[in-house]
Amino acid sequence: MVKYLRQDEAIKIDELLFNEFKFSVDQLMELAGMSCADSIARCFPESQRVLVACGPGNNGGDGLVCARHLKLYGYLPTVLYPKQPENELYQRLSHQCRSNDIPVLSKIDECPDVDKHFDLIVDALFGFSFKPPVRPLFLPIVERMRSSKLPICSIDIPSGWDVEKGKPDDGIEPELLVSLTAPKMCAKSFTGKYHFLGGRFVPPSLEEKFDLNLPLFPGMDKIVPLK
Ligand SMILES: NC(=O)C1=CN([C@@H]2O[C@H](COP(=O)(O)OP(=O)(O)OC[C@H]3O[C@@H](n4cnc5c(N)ncnc54)[C@H](O)[C@@H]3O)[C@@H](O)[C@H]2O)[C@@H](O)CC1
Ligand SMILES: [K+]
Repeated sequence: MVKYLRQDEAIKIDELLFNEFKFSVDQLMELAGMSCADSIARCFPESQRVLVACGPGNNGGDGLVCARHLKLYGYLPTVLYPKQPENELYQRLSHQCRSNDIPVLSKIDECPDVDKHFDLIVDALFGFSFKPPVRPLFLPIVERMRSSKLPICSIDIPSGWDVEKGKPDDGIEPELLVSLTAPKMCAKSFTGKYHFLGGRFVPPSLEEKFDLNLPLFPGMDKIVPLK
C-alpha cells in the first residue's frame, strides 16, 4: 500500500528534491499544478466557472499554475489571492494568470455569491506546512468553502485540516483530493468521492529511501487514482 507521510517526512522529501536532486521550485510546481488541473478535468468535465483560492505559500503557487492550465483546457477560472507575497516566483505566476485573462481578486468580498457565480472551488490555501489554527485573514475563505454547496477540489491537504490528524469537527469536506508526491496522513480521513496522486516527479531512489510504494502511473498520465 502507498505510504501516508507524516508532516516531517513531507518536509524532508521536499528539502531533498530541492537540495539533493537539484529541482527548482518552478519545475515541481508546474508539474504539481498541472496534475491538479488534469484531475479536475477528469472528475468535473462539465464544470466551467472555477474559483481558485490561493494561499501565501507553495500550495497557493500550485493553485496559480492549476488556474493557468484550467484556462488552457477551456475552463473559466478566477483566482482569489488575498496575500500576494513579494517573492518573484509568485509575482510571475500571478502575472501569468492575469496575462491569460484570468481575474485575480484580492478580497473575498469581490466575489459575493460564490455558489451563484461558480461551479467548483479549488482549495489551494495551505499544504503540508500548515500549522493550525487558521489565521484571521483566511478564516472567512475557509468559512465560505465550508458553507458552500459547491464541490471542492483540495490541493495536497484540505485547508484547515491537521496534516497528520486530519479533519477537525468543523473541517471542509472536499469531493476531490489531489495528493502530491505521496499522500499525507490526513488523507486517511478523506471521505470524498475522488482521490488522485499527482506530481509525477519522484526519483526512484527517493521513493525507495522513504518506502513510498507509489502506484504505477498509467502510460504518460500525470495522475493516478488512489480511490
Ligand atoms: N516537494 C513537494 O512535494 C512539492 C510541494 N508543492 C506544494 O508545496 C506545498 C507546501 O508548501 P509550503 O511549504 O510553501 O507551505 P504551504 O503552502 O503549506 O503553507 C505555508 C504558508 O502558509 C502559511 N501558514 C501556515 N500555517 C498557517 C495558518 N495556520 N494560517 C494561515 N497561514 C498559515 C505560512 O505562513 C506560509 O506562508 C505542498 O503542500 C504542495 O502543495 C509543490 O509546489 C511542488 C512539490
Ligand atoms: K490545500
